[in-house]
Amino acid sequence: MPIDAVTQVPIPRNEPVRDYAPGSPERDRLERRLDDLAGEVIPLPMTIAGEQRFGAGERIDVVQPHHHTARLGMLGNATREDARLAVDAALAAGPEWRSLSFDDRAAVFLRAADLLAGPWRETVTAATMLGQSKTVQQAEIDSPCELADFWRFNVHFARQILADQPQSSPGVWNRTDHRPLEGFVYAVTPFNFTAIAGNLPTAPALMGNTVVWKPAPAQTLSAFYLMRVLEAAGLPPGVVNMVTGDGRQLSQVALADPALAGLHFTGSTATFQSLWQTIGANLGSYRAYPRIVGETGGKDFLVAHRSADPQILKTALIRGAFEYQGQKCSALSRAYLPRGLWQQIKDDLLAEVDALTVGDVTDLSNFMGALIDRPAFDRNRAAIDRAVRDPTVELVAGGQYDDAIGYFVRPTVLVSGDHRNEIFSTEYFGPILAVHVYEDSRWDDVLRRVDSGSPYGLTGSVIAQDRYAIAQAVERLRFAAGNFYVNDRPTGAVVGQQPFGGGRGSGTNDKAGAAQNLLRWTSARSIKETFVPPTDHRYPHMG
Ligand SMILES: NC(=O)c1ccc[n+]([C@@H]2O[C@H](COP(=O)([O-])OP(=O)(O)OC[C@H]3O[C@@H](n4cnc5c(N)ncnc54)[C@H](O)[C@@H]3O)[C@@H](O)[C@H]2O)c1
Ligand SMILES: N[C@@H](CCC=O)C(=O)O
Repeated sequence: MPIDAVTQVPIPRNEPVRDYAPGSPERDRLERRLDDLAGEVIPLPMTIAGEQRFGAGERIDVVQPHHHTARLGMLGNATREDARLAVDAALAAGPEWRSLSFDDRAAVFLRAADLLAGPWRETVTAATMLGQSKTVQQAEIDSPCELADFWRFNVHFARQILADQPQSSPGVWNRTDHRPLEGFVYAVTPFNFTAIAGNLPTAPALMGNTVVWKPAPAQTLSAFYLMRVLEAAGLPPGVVNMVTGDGRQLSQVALADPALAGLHFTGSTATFQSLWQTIGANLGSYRAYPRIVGETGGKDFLVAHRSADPQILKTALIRGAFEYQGQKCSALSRAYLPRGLWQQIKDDLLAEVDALTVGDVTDLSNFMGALIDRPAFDRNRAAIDRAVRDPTVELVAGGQYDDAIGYFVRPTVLVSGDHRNEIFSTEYFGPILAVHVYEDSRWDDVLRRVDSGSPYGLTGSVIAQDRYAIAQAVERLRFAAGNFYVNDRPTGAVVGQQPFGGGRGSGTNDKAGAAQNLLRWTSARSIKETFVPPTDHRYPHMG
């Protein structure tokens, strides 16, 4: 095949989710890998220019959050010198990487997807379970499935972007050169999704950029293995440079560098705003305006109409609020329920919440694991304590916490008639569901309360059978959520099906795993070629 053929990329399909039922071969393989990883404490070096080196700053332990004395690995907090090496490595790798054909770049990520879904599957899943305290179901939908989906669908969308070319009038050929950005992209990723950690550095890389990537300390075990998967897939040295630690010194270097071309961030709203402010303060010093993409916090809602099916509602409440301990940005944390339905489901719902099993995720019968670390535990404990002291709030389920072995917080349900209470607007990022009960006839008012109830705009859902009610919610809550669900929980977006991201305080809504996101990592050049150029400057009207 000639080297410059316009190829078709493989048609992407979502990676099938395995169920790990008792006795299944995949469960057996996974349990063996869990034993291996839990039985070792490994160094977690950075990867800069293809070389593994330990961060020169203080040592940070990576532990199992559900058993916090069980160490999994140790990383070194990156210093300014480490940061300089990483930025320089990304800049040095730029020319060769961006001159590689799209197909060559795409092949690396398609191969990485197959390696992740194949021989590396148990390793990355086990690392995600142990290091981030995910149950097997939650780890499976994250790594490998969502990340393999990101890698495969990104290639498909990128090919569509490259194929998007302008019209040409007679005698002219117009072309669009979808260039990468000039400089390096800085990717900063959260603890809660291995897939997001893998996608944020690689989406810009697919478009021809080189990257400095900083994973969250608590996610570093699975991040370490992702770097190995990318290397095994043939990612050249320096294209993605992984730097470990809290990111403070790294940001001092990366955000001050004139070659900063973009920030690809997912994490809390506060961190994003502080990074953006630093970029703003340095604005005059950059070679080009850095692209800023950030997906951040949420206070995600569910609103039920009096026509809602009680079983659908109960399931959406429990799964939406408590899967992965409420530590998804999409997690349901405020619900607005009509009084009639609330009275109908309350006893069953609370009994089911009380029965949810919380514990070590290597016991596959548990529904929930632990919160990620002590700050997360303290934040949720303090929120529960405040709610218990607040006479306008009633604690109706959970409320217990215990950090003796792991950072455990029981799934908790709070009810308040005061829809302005902080429990409806503050992101706790834990298993706390705030419920506001409204009079069945006040549907109109409740939609207004949902819309204005929090500064965020990430995910939300309506549960109703009445089509007029569904249509009203879809219309009236148009700006309240970037991902909106009808008769489902507000979590669990699938790449290629529900492009993910939110507005308002929740981010720039550039939709991870979609063409919108990939476009941010390109800077188009328009090329016009005239075949028979004019040779006389005078126009006909001049006579
Ligand atoms: N909208 C989304 O798509 C989405 C997805 C996942 C998580 N989140 C949000 O992320 C938050 C939870 O994740 P988290 O606790 O990891 O968030 P966080 O803001 O504490 O940390 C995110 C990342 O930023 C790093 N960081 C912090 N300060 C930094 C600095 N000065 N320089 C460089 N890096 C720095 C952290 O080490 C981590 O890697 C929640 O608010 C959640 O809603 C949003
Ligand atoms: N994409 C995931 C959320 C990622 C945020 O943490 C979901 O839709 O549940």
